[in-house]
Amino acid sequence: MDYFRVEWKILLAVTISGLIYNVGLLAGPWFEGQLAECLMNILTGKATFRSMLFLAVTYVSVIGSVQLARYIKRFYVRRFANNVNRRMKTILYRTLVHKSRAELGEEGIGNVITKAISDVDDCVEGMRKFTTEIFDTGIAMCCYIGMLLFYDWKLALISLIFPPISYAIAEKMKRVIQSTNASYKEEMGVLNTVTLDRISNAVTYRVFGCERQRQESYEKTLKDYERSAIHANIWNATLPPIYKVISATGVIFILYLGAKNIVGSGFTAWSIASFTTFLACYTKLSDKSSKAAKLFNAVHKAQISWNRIHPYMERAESAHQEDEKEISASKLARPSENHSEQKSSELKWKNVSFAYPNGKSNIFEQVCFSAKTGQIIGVTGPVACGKSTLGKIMLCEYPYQGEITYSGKEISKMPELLRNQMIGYLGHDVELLDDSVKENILMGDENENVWKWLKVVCMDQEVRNMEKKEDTTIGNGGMRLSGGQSERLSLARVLCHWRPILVLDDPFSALDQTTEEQVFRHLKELSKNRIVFLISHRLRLFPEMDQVIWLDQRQADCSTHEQLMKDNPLYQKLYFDQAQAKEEAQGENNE
Ligand SMILES: Nc1ncnc2c1ncn2[C@@H]1O[C@H](COP(=O)(O)OP(=O)(O)OP(=O)(O)O)[C@@H](O)[C@H]1O
Repeated sequence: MDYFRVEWKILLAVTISGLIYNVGLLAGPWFEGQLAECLMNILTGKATFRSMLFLAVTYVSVIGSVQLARYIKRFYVRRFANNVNRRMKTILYRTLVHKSRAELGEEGIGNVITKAISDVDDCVEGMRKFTTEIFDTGIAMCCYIGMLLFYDWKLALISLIFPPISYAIAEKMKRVIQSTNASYKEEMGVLNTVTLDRISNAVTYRVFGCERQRQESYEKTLKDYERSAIHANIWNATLPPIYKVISATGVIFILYLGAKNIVGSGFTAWSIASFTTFLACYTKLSDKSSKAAKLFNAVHKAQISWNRIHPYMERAESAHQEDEKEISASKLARPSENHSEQKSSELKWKNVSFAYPNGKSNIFEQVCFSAKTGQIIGVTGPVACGKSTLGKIMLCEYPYQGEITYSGKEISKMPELLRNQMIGYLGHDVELLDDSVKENILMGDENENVWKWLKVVCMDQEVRNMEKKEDTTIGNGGMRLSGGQSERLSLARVLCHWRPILVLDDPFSALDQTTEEQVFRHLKELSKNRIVFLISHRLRLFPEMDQVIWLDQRQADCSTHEQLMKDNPLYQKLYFDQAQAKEEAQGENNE
């Protein structure tokens, strides 16, 4: 109803043109009756060809004007549908892009795409059909019924029994239509997910010889999708003709009882013109009746789609309003323009425990530590101990137990927009856009100098050597870059957009030792006004960290490198093993 209300001006134009068109439609059967009568009169010598010509020209011009009203009505209905479609998609996309990656992953990306495109389209199509048919079917039918009653009310009542029967059947079939359409949508979502998976992992499947297996599994998904599409289409397409036949049954009575009216033994006395007008009116009415049943189907389909997208539409509105309210009320300012003036703040973890929603046990238990502006904190530990999870927790994608506060404020309670302005994140899987090097770093911020940030990540020379320098496009997901270049480009982006807290998950994993050291030097200089978490397996740079968090067996040992070397035998062993391995590698190189 809100969407209808917003578009009231367009709907007013639809109403005026719709009324003109549908009331004008009555001219059709009336003229047809007059033409039949005139023909009869010409054959019996009571009228001339001229009167027929006059009648025919008037008929064509009246119908022409009525069709013009129809054109205007359709134009505005289409405009209404386009506006609603755009509005719905804007709201839906706003919600979807604000969903955490975790939520999107759980939902299934294919399902998300289906919702974003197909459900909105179906929903709007239902609204469009409803708006069209409320006039073309509703008003037109009322006019036709009025005309039938006017000509012979008894015959009208007998023949009008049939259209309601077709509606009743359409209503009964509602459930079947709804369930077949719902399963069609589900299968479409699955197919989208599988297609995306095949495209994004094509090389892996090829290299590991899984293509045939994937093909078979894809074929199976495709078959399920086709089956559900056929099912839905059969129900959608086969029922309207049945409704049409039922509605048209009244014609039999009209032919029999109408003929009696003409010969004078029926309910009333009719001329040929009355008979033709009545019959034409009824056939048009029964045709409209079948459209009414079709309209029910479209509205049911729209209801299913609306049910699927509805939670996202509400959430978007309320989340957006909440965010706006909280941000204006919040004392926490946006990142300061002059970052060097940023006041020292403290990030505190107090008894934080965390388990993934689908996980059996906690990844951490009762973790406590604090970090101050200007510190770099190294995070390390054995494989799969939860290093990345520790970083991701601060993005608040999943709920945690305990407290994580920044400047005394609980981060999970902050509005999402504010949190986004506070925490910069570089994940394991870098996200690069199919755009230029420059746009990937600046992300539209024209106040920044791209070369400054390329220098910070030691990539300026490589970009200067590229064909179009900073305007070189890097391909989908950075496919035209090396692993190390992708990593540094993403790091340049994170550093360019200042945030008081940075979480960098293994940012140097693809860099050689010299580049790693140089980039780390620059990072240290830039960290004076931020808190940086550097998650890594490699401990070579850890002696230079202000703090080190060692994660193991759900516990976190938070200390300094020197202290851990004294107190933590596992950390000590890992550090020495890596140092020894490095010496051996250098020895081999020298030989
Ligand atoms: N989305 C998830 N849902 C459920 N469990 C998860 C999820 N992500 C990670 N895990 C589990 O959490 C544990 C910690 O994973 P995490 O990626 O944080 O470890 P890590 O120390 O960064 O690993 P690595 O050393 O391989 O980089 C693992 O056992 C992993 O299986």
